[in-house]
Amino acid sequence: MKPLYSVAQIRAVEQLVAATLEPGALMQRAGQAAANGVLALLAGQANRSVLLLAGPGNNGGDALEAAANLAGAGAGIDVAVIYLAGSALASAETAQALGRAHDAQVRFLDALPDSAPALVVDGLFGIGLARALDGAARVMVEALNALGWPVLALDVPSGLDADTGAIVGPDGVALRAGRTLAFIGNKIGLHTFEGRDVAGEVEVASLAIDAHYFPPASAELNQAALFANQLKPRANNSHKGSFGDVAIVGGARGMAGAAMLTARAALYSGAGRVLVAALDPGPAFDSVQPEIMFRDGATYPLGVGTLVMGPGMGGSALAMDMLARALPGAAALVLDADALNLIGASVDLQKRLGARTAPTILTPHPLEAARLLGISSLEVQRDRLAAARAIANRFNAIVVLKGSGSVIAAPGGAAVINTSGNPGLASAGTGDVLAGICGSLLAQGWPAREAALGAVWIHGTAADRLVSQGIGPIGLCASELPQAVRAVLNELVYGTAKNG
Ligand SMILES: NC(=O)C1=CN([C@@H]2O[C@H](COP(=O)(O)OP(=O)(O)OC[C@H]3O[C@@H](n4cnc5c(N)ncnc54)[C@H](O)[C@@H]3O)[C@@H](O)[C@H]2O)[C@@H](O)CC1
Ligand SMILES: [K+]
Repeated sequence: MKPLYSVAQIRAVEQLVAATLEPGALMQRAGQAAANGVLALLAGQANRSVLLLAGPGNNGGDALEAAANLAGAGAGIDVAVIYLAGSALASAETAQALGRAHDAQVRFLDALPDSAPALVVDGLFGIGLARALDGAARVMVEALNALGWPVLALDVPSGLDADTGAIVGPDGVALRAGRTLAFIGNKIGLHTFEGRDVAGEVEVASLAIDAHYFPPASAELNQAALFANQLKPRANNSHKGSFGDVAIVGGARGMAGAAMLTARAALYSGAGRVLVAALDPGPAFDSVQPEIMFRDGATYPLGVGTLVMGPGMGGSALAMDMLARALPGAAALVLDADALNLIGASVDLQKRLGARTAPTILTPHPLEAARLLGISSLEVQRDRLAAARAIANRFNAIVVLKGSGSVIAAPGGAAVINTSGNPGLASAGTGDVLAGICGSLLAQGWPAREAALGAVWIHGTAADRLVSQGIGPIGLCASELPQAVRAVLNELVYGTAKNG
C-alpha cells in the first residue's frame, strides 16, 4: 500500500511520537533528512550553493536544522538562509534550530541573491499554513516562480493545502517545487488538483517513526498491485464469448466519433465483442476498426451485458428514455459525459441510479461531478476526495473523478488517487477512451472497483508511454491511445511489451 494521510492524522502521529522523544528530536530528524536529500541532489554538481527559506513555524525550523547540518557536513556547500520570522514567537524547537544555524556560521540574507543557487529549499510553510500567502513571503514566492530556480519543498510546497491540493486562497500563490520531501507520511494534497504540478516528485521521510503509530490511511495512491488479482493470462481454450460484450450507447447526430473512440478503446483493451448502439443513423461500420458492430439504439436490448452510456449520447428524449430503461436493469454500466448530465438534471434518473444493484462506474469530470452534487465545479476541485466520496455514497457506485490526480472512490469512503497520466490527456476524446476501457474490463469480469482502478492506471500509463515516445503531450490524440493501452495491458499480464 502507498498510504496517504490527512494533516490531522499527521499531527496526531507527531503528538504521540513527540511525547516519547526529547524535545526537538523530530525536527532534528526532519532537518537531517532534508540535508541528506540536498546532498544527494547536489552530487556531481559544480554549483555548491544552497538557499534555504525559513518561515515562522516549525517548517522554518526544519529548514534551519537542515542549514546547520549542511554547513557542518564538510561537503563544501555555501549555505545561505532567508529567515522570514513573522511577528509571533518561534516555537522552542525552531528557536533552538535558529541557534544551531547561527553556530554553524550559516549566512543570513535579507533578499534573494543575484545568481542562481544549485537548489532552493522551501521551508516557509508546511502543514500549518492557515491562509493565502501575503507580504514578503508572497513576494518571494512569486519572484522564485518567475526565476524558475530548482526547488526542494520541505513537507509541503508553501501555499499548497496539504489535504486538498488546492492553492490556499483567495487569489493565493504557491511555490512550484520540482521535488517535495514529505515528513512523517505522504499527504493527499501533494497528488491531486494543483498538487501534482506544485509538488513535483514526492519522496517520504518517515523520520524513523514506527508503523504502529499510524492510523489507517485516509486514502492511497493507485498502483498495479491494487488490481493485479484481475490480470490473468488467457486460456488457449477461450473464445470471443469468454471476454464479454460491450455496447456503447451513444453516437447521436454529429457525435459518432465519441462512441467510436469508446468502442475502439473497449476493443483494444480486450472485450470479446464491441457494438455501438447508435441513437441516430450514422456510419454503418468503422472502416478503421471493422470489428465494431453497429446497431439501432432505439431497439437495442439494454438489460444484459455491459453498457457504456454517454459518449456522444446527447440529451434527446431517446437518450433520456434509454437511460431510464437501462438504470434498473441488470447490465453492468459505465456512465459518462451526457449520461451524467442527464442524471444530474433528473431526480427520477438519480433515484434509479441510487437503487441499482448491478456493477456501476461513473466517470465524471469536475463539471459533471458538480452537476451530480448540485454544487459548483470550483467546490468540487477544492476538495476532490470529498466530492468523489460524496458521489460514490449518494449513488452507490464506483466513481472516477477525472482531472490531474484522478480520484477513484467507492461507497463507504475508500479513495485512491491515480499517479499516471500527463497533460496530453487534457484533450477531446480521452474521456471516451477511459470509459471504453472501464466497460471492457467490466465485460471481462473485473469487479467494478478493480476495473476503475485498472482503467485509470492503464489509461494514464498509456499516455505516459506515448509521451516518452515523443507523441505528445502537445497534440496527443485520443485515437492514439487505444494501441498504447493494449501494449500496457499485455505487458501487465504477460510481463513483456506486446502488440505495441
Ligand atoms: N508537527 C509535525 O508533525 C512535525 C512538524 N514538522 C514541521 O513543521 C511543520 C508544521 O509546523 P507548524 O505547525 O509550525 O506550521 P508551519 O511551519 O507550516 O507554519 C505555521 C506558522 O505560520 C503562520 N502562518 C500560517 N499561514 C500563514 C500565512 N499565510 N502567512 C504568514 N504566516 C502564516 C502560523 O501562524 C504559524 O506561526 C510541518 O509541515 C513540518 O515541516 C517537523 O519538524 C517534524 C514534526
Ligand atoms: K514548505
